[in-house]
Amino acid sequence: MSEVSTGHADSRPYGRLADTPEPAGGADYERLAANLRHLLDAVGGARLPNPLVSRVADQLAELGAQLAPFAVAESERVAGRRFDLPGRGQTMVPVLHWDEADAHHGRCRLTFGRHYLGGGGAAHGGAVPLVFDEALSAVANRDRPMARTAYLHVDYRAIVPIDTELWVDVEVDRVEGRKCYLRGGLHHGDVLCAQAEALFVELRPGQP
Ligand SMILES: CCCCC/C=C\C/C=C\C/C=C\C/C=C\CCCC(=O)SCCNC(=O)CCNC(=O)[C@H](O)C(C)(C)COP(=O)(O)OP(=O)(O)OC[C@H]1O[C@@H](n2cnc3c(N)ncnc32)[C@H](O)[C@@H]1OP(=O)(O)O
Repeated sequence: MSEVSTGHADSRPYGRLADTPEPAGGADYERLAANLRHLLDAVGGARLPNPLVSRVADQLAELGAQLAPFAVAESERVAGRRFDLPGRGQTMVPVLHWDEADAHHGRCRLTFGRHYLGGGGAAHGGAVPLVFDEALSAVANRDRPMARTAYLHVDYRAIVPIDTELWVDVEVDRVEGRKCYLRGGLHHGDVLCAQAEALFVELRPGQP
């Protein structure tokens, strides 16, 4: 069976949230997420022969049925809450490999696989704010009470190539009470592909 390497040397962007002695799902959860991402890229980039489509459709249905009995409440789920892993154990946002992260700024690398292809070799326009929301929220929430995105403005400056390593920089512009204003840039080498401005608002106690 082919599967992808998860080798990495990330600094830990989520600070003390990553300190979980025995994380749910165990050490293999990272492989589970990586292999699922690999599958999505393989499907997104392929033209499969019809008999293989039928076989894979059956296999995926079988796998889904095998996992369905393990559904839990949101507070118990594992995907997205593995702060000890790159990508948090979720598969919606590309994995952000953080090289620098604190409560004021961050810098990370990512690659949009073929799952994210929009057209013309470029990532889907909706995938870009997805990455900004993830990257900016990691900095906005670092060492601060939990905050939600109130707005996220994105300017597209150049196409965002898939299958190419990109980098994101994030910085906190200012904090005013519950409000944290941030800026971000998505870069391909020296080219600024997109830039973002966002406001994250700290949740009040008891706010869902
Ligand atoms: C819960 C998600 C966070 C999870 C974090 C977990 C761990 C953290 C660690 C790492 C994070 C890493 C990954 C997390 C992954 C993803 C998270 C992505 C974050 C999101 O993807 S999250 C979903 C999208 N997000 C929403 O679903 C928000 C819907 N919405 C609301 O929930 C409310 O709307 C809220 C709470 C935003 C504010 O509501 P509220 O009632 O608490 O406060 P209020 O309205 O009074 O605003 C207070 C002050 O902000 C100003 N203000 C508000 N909105 C503004 C706007 N749009 N423009 C300009 N100013 C604005 C007001 O003008 C006032 O300003 P002032 O105080 O000066 O008068």
